[in-house]
Amino acid sequence: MTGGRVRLDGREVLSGIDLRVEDGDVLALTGPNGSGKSTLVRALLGLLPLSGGRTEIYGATPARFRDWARVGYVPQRLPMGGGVPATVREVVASGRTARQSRWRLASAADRAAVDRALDAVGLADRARDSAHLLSGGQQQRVLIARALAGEPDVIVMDEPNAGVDADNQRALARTLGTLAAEGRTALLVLHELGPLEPLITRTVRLENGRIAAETRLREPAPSGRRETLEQPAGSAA
Ligand SMILES: Nc1ncnc2c1ncn2[C@@H]1O[C@H](COP(=O)(O)OP(=O)(O)OP(=O)(O)O)[C@@H](O)[C@H]1O
Repeated sequence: MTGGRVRLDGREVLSGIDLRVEDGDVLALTGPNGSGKSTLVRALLGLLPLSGGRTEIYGATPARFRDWARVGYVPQRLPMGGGVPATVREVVASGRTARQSRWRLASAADRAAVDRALDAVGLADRARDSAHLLSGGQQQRVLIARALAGEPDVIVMDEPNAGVDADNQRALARTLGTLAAEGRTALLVLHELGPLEPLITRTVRLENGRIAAETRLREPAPSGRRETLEQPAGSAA
């Protein structure tokens, strides 16, 4: 994002935002309540329009970006619930749809990715339960698993540890550690770094809708995987 600016209800909520998330970064967006963290994440993903400046995802504006399978987003609050009750497994499996060709049945690779995602958040034993009957913290883990199931290159999480107990915070840290070691990228809104601290490569602190501080804590993990990410679409055999 370059010179990013967002107005909501006539009020400037973000202004002058210059932020580049590098491949392999595990970037923590911090700052007080109301400083604009969720707004920034949503604007970076094109879920909110900019009133000024410019933002791109892998080189395309959000409106032109097509490769959404590369991006996993875990929102702060649940859009889940209502409608037809779905099992935990069904919700997590819906995270594969951007990777599946239309009308194709789930493959063994799809099922394995869903199993890995359920394991990663410690919900393998709840796979057949109705998602809407789980606690808020468990539903948050279902949404994290849904994003992981798509095996995205970048995962974006808005306060993934809110309402999640210490054991599950450590489990998330292990999962993110694996993703980071593979050279994947993470953008996390965090109130405190907690058990994720050893993984964080950069912190960016927002105050009153502006970047107040940026700190590089460590370099991203070296990875051969990142080179494959740069291949133009369709170049793979
Ligand atoms: N739809 C909206 N219309 C008007 N103002 C909004 C809207 N959504 C958010 N805001 C305001 O924008 C500011 C930034 O909100 P945002 O939710 O991005 O902050 P945050 O840093 O994520 O806060 P928190 O840590 O509490 O989630 C707040 O002052 C908020 O009241």
